[in-house]
Amino acid sequence: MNSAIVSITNVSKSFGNQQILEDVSLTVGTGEIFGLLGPSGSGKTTLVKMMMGIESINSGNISIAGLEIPSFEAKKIIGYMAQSDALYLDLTAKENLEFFGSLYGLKGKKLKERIQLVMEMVDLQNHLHKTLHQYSGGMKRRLSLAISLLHEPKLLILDEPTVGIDPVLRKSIWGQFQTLTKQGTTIFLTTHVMDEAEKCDRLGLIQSGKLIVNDTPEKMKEMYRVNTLEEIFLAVGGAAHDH
Ligand SMILES: Nc1ncnc2c1ncn2[C@@H]1O[C@H](COP(=O)(O)OP(=O)(O)OP(=O)(O)O)[C@@H](O)[C@H]1O
Repeated sequence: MNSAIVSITNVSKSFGNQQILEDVSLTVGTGEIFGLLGPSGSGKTTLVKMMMGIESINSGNISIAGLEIPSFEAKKIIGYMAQSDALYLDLTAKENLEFFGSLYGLKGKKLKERIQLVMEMVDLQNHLHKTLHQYSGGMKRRLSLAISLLHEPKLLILDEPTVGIDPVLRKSIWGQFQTLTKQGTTIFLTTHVMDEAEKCDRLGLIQSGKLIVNDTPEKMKEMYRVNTLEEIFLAVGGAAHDH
């Protein structure tokens, strides 16, 4: 593995008396695509929110690019796409991009170029001037992804990134992910989509609050003596659904 950009060490989290995550440790190397799997409600989003500094950590620690979370500096190098879109529906796509770009200090020619590029990546370049009321669910999802890429983040954290995106476009977005990682971007994502999980360099599987496996898709299948990741997922008690 290349040098670790994400280090999660002995992290635990409870809400009230409900323990969600227990002693989770993992590292993600620079340029890797790491996929976090686990049944619905197993704590994937909670872990992602802790990485973003949005949710507090009860014990243990998380560092990103050597910065201990929560860290304002770390946020500058992270592109984050939450599970639900945080977009301004009354504005056009361009206005949304300009707003979020300005939060990252992008302006002028650079901002214009980045907007063009990220909208091409998600195949929305011809829908820049529409207000988001005219966008479908999948288009909003793609715009959220474009926004997360605007400031050329070193680490992309994506919570179920391709929900609502059709298979053709999903394939093209995965092509873009692979290009980004070749350029040194690291991707940490959560997914319930098994063909997506197959494409990750490494997978972590959470069950009952614990990270029970952390390995390549191939090694995971060998370990469980199965042919598909779906079989593993079903064995640990989650339904592999595609929303
Ligand atoms: N702010 C909160 N207060 C109390 N409980 C919470 C809070 N946020 C999450 N939970 C609980 O923590 C558990 C883990 O939720 P989380 O959203 O992390 O799961 P998940 O693995 O991402 O699920 P899914 O695959 O359905 O998105 C759930 O039982 C959820 O109800």
